[in-house]
Amino acid sequence: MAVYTDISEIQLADFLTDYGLGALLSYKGIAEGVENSNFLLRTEAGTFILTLYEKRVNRDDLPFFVGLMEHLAERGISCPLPVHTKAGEALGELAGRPGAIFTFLEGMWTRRPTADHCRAVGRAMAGMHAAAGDFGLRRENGLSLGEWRPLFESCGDRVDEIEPGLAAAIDEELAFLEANWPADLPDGIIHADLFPDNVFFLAGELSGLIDFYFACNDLLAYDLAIGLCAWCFEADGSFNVTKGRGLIEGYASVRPLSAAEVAALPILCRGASMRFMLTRLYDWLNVPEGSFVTKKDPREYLRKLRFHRAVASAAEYGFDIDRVTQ
Ligand SMILES: Nc1ncnc2c1ncn2[C@@H]1O[C@H](COP(=O)(O)OP(=O)(O)OP(=O)(O)O)[C@@H](O)[C@H]1O
Ligand SMILES: N[C@@H](CCO)C(=O)O
Repeated sequence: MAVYTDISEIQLADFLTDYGLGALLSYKGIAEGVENSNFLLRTEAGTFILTLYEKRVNRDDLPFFVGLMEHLAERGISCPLPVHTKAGEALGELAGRPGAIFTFLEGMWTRRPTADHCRAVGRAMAGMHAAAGDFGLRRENGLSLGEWRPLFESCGDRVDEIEPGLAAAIDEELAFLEANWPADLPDGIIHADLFPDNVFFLAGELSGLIDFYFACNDLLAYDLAIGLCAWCFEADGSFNVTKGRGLIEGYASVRPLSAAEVAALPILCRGASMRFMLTRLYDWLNVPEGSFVTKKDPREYLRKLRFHRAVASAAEYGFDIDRVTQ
């Protein structure tokens, strides 16, 4: 459930007078998502999303996120477009929280990704990377290699409650990642959380990308690694090479990879698995029982990490290297 901040009809109607969206017809909280409060609004001008930014989103980052969505939408990437107030502002304040109104994207996320979905996501991810290439702002990745060990340490001495020996295994894997993380790969703005619940499909076609609140400057191929982790495993934990091929070849059909990026995919996937395992682990140990937030299982990413550790070469992800490199 993601409505942390309650708003009254009077507050909302008052907020809307700053916009040229006509009168408020109805609104309701949206249960999905965990980070921010989202509301579906109907006004005389149509349907919109109101997002109120909660504590984990740094106010100083909001111009980056909102500006990026605007930049991408202007370049033909289907993503929510911030609606400006009559005074030209994309960011406002409601109920003591920073907030913004966005255009509504039609479509739904898919609970059962197929190889075709993966190919479409690969193409859209590469299109996003290309379109963001000339965006003027930068944002460092707050969850990159250097942040993983402090995050692990902040989990304290309860890590082995998840699985005996887990703390030692994480410590050893972090040492490997710290010693071997690639430095000289192409970088740019990445989505950094392009999971199935952040990609909408309509009538079988990809209709848009949402939730840019982890977007940052980092290695472009790291986004692809996050995608391989999030889209290409089956419920039983096995990696689906047909989906892997779809995602990577879809990506490379828009932005071919360098040989160095291909070679780095296994370690980038290990890093991506570590990042999502650690944030889930932290939440698992720290979010109180009975809170509205649905905790995600860190062990899913422990299993994915183990898979990637056993990968000897990127070819095991199922694609033809000659088809994806320039
Ligand atoms: N522009 C939009 N158009 C249509 N629906 C949207 C839009 N933005 C958000 N939503 C809806 O709100 C839900 C939550 O949005 P979002 O994923 O951005 O929230 P979040 O709290 O930041 O989530 P997360 O937990 O993934 O970080 C989405 O699953 C979707 O149903
Ligand atoms: N996509 C993340 C959560 C929200 O960013 C996860 O599945 O752990």
